[in-house]
Amino acid sequence: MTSPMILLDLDGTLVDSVPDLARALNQLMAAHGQEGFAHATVAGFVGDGVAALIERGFAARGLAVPPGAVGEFLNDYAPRAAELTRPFPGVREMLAALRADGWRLAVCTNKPEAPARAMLDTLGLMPLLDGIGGGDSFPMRKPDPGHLLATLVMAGGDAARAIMLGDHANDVVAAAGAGLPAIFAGWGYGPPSMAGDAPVAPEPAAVPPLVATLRLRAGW
Ligand SMILES: O=C(O)COP(=O)(O)O
Ligand SMILES: [Mg+2]
Repeated sequence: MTSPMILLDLDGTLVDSVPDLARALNQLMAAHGQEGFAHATVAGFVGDGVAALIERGFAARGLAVPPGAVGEFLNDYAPRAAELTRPFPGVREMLAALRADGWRLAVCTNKPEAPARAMLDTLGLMPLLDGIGGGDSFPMRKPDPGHLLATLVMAGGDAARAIMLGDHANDVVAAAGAGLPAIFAGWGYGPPSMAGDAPVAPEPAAVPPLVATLRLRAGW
């Protein structure tokens, strides 16, 4: 039987990536003669991938996205995605504890796979992970449950023995659609109202006991 697996959202769950996202978004806005945004505002734009981030930035200035802006952003952001980005306090310890408890771990993020992979590599988290399903790795992405299911298949997991941890309604909705229990990362960017019925972990240290409880409850 396959080991149980936890699918982990990236931005706002494993890493505080807003500083690098804000730097790159503000650089793009400036290049188009527009004022930038505070970090808290950018945090509210995160969760649906790069194209949505940029669309929300320009929409906030009453503008449509200029042609080529997504490529412009990625050329700047991708090589610099881990300059200011760090794991949230306690995340490294959480991942190590989950592995010690026998869980396999895979990232399921709406961030494109290349910058996600480069960032996790730079931050030294890759050795703790069994796979990465990026926002462009499959034809669908969160909140489509297919993104979670495809990531599970790719990483050697099993949808009958898996849990999703994320900080956005997209994570909770995708988990429900895939039939997986979800945990809401209360330390992330999403407001608590996004948790829906999912239990909220107030800090990473709360996750290992919570997944153990969910697993017992699910009977596997
Ligand atoms: O890139 C985004 O907007 C969101 O990424 P996430 O799915 O890791 O939160
Ligand atoms: Mg997130």
